[in-house]
Amino acid sequence: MSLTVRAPAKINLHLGVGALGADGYHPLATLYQAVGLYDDVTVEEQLEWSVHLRGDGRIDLGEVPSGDDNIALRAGRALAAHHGLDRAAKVEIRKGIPVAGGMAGGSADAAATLVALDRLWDLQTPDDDLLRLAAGLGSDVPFALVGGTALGSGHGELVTPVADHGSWWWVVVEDDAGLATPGVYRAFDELHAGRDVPTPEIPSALYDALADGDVEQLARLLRNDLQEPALRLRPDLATTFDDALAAGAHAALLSGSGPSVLLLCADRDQAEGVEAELAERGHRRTSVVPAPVAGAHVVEYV
Ligand SMILES: C[C@](O)(CO)[C@H](O)COP(=O)(O)OP(=O)(O)OC[C@H]1O[C@@H](n2ccc(N)nc2=O)[C@H](O)[C@@H]1O
Ligand SMILES: Nc1ncnc2c1ncn2[C@@H]1O[C@H](COP(=O)(O)OP(=O)(O)OP(=O)(O)O)[C@@H](O)[C@H]1O
Repeated sequence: MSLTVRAPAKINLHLGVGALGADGYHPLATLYQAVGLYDDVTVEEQLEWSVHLRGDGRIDLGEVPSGDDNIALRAGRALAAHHGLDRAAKVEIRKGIPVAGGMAGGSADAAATLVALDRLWDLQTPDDDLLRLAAGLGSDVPFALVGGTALGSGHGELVTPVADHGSWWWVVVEDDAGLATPGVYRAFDELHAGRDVPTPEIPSALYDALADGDVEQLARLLRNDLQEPALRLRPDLATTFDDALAAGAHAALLSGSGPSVLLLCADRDQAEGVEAELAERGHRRTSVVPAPVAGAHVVEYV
């Protein structure tokens, strides 16, 4: 018997970052939104743990570990240990989310594996336990379980759903190279050395823009405190921002720790037009995606 769970990529509509804490993490105030790029994780009971990666030709799988370091395997083992089970599974990951792109692809795989094994083994793990296991795997993993649009606090792992009545369309511009998240947070620290870093907060107007589905207002309010440090590491990304605005997008925003860039559009037609314009300017690794979409959910049980 095998079971497949689909989990979405995330973006951060607002990523407010506070000063580095003694625990090595930065306090965050972030608004997550799940977007329509997905990884599918299929699990099947086996005697030994193993992970198998599949791409669609579009995604570069080069950086993804195929052994015990893979976050999906760590998730599977954590769930088994939580229930005191001596069971194992083969975990197959079909990647649609860019690797090290700032869209939490690994986190999606971890969330999908938790849900898939919970259902395959009929463990009926309470949601609070799944969320706690998810938080132990990575700051972005709990949101991949929940999906939709949500406030993230703590170091991003405390997730509260937020009213979002918009039907949003984004163009995702992928990059050929990845950016490692810890390096971008370090660049943030260097940029703010010797300065006071205010406690991060979500502006109340952003909740209104989401509740009203107001694209122009949302475009004005998008903000990512990791954008400047990421651009210090990758100054060439400025061209993507210039091209995005020239192509007619409402706004351009770095996705999480980058290097993917997100272009907010009024509707699907505009997003496809912007994508075509970008192709003319040499940006060929792009996708048009809707948001918000569901968190990790079962798509097949055979
Ligand atoms: C950039 C974001 O994607 C925005 O949602 C996240 O903050 C990163 O989440 P993630 O990749 O799940 O991060 P984790 O695996 O928890 O942490 C990786 C590393 O990122 C840094 N990190 C992460 C989260 C946070 N609030 N402060 C940090 O400084 C730490 O150096 C940590 O060792
Ligand atoms: N299942 C996995 N998929 C992708 N990367 C993985 C996985 N397991 C471990 N990794 C490691 O984690 C690194 C970051 O992966 P990921 O694709 O989640 O980056 P990201 O989208 O930038 O993350 P985030 O936005 O959460 O910071 C990869 O470079 C890889 O070494």
